[in-house]
Amino acid sequence: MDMIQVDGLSKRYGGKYVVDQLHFEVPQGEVFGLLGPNGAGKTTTLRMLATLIRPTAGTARVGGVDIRQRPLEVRRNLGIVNGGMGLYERMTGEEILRFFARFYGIEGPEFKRRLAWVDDLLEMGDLLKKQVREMSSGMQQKLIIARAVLHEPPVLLLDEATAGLDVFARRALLDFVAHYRTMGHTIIYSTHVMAEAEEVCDRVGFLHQGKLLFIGRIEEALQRYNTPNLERAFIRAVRGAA
Ligand SMILES: Nc1ncnc2c1ncn2[C@@H]1O[C@H](COP(=O)(O)OP(=O)(O)OP(=O)(O)O)[C@@H](O)[C@H]1O
Repeated sequence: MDMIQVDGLSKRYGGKYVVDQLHFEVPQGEVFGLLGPNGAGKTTTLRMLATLIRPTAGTARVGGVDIRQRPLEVRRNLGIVNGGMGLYERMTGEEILRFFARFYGIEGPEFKRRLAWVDDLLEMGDLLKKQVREMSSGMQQKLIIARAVLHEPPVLLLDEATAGLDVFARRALLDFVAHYRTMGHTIIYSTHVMAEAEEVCDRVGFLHQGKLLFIGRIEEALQRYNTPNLERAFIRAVRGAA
């Protein structure tokens, strides 16, 4: 079953389409990489899927639910990690998670159960007791991810989620992605770091100036562009399209 179906999704700012007629599907249990350089339109695409901004044209379904028609239902079924999500400096990790859990109606013993689950999943350790202002950026990112998955959404959208992380935090995140997938969940993993995509993604889409130039399995990309390296494949796809 396709957990995500994207159908002509487009966004225009000013006179320019920054996301232009995207069509793709992501089956349940897949990690789909949305790959492209800065400004390619990755964030805009993920924010439309998360119903944070409205498409100019086209639509998408998440878990069979249309993002335009039933945005609240879509939001319950997904988690998103993307830049600029403020954390309250003086709250502890646990307080922040409790605060957000309430949005999903998760309270009392259910909250405790979920907290133990994310603690185990992400190895939160003492960051649950620390205030945000005492946390490293890697710890803060872990907390942001914990917040996004606390309600165990069947769809997780990760937007440049390893940006700014040190080697340990990055490794923990990539391992988490693989683990979350084995739980049967679906992930869109946006990045400009092709080596990360090679490691965690089942299929990838090459996004350039708002358009998808290629969609397929990593081996297919390497074969089509005749290179053993995904980064070169991306560059060849862009040159071929120019
Ligand atoms: N609110 C906005 N108003 C006008 N233009 C915007 C707005 N948001 C994004 N854009 C433009 O849309 C294009 C795509 O931006 P987007 O953030 O989606 O790219 P991206 O692939 O996520 O890159 P990055 O990794 O740099 O965020 C860029 O040219 C950006 O300047």
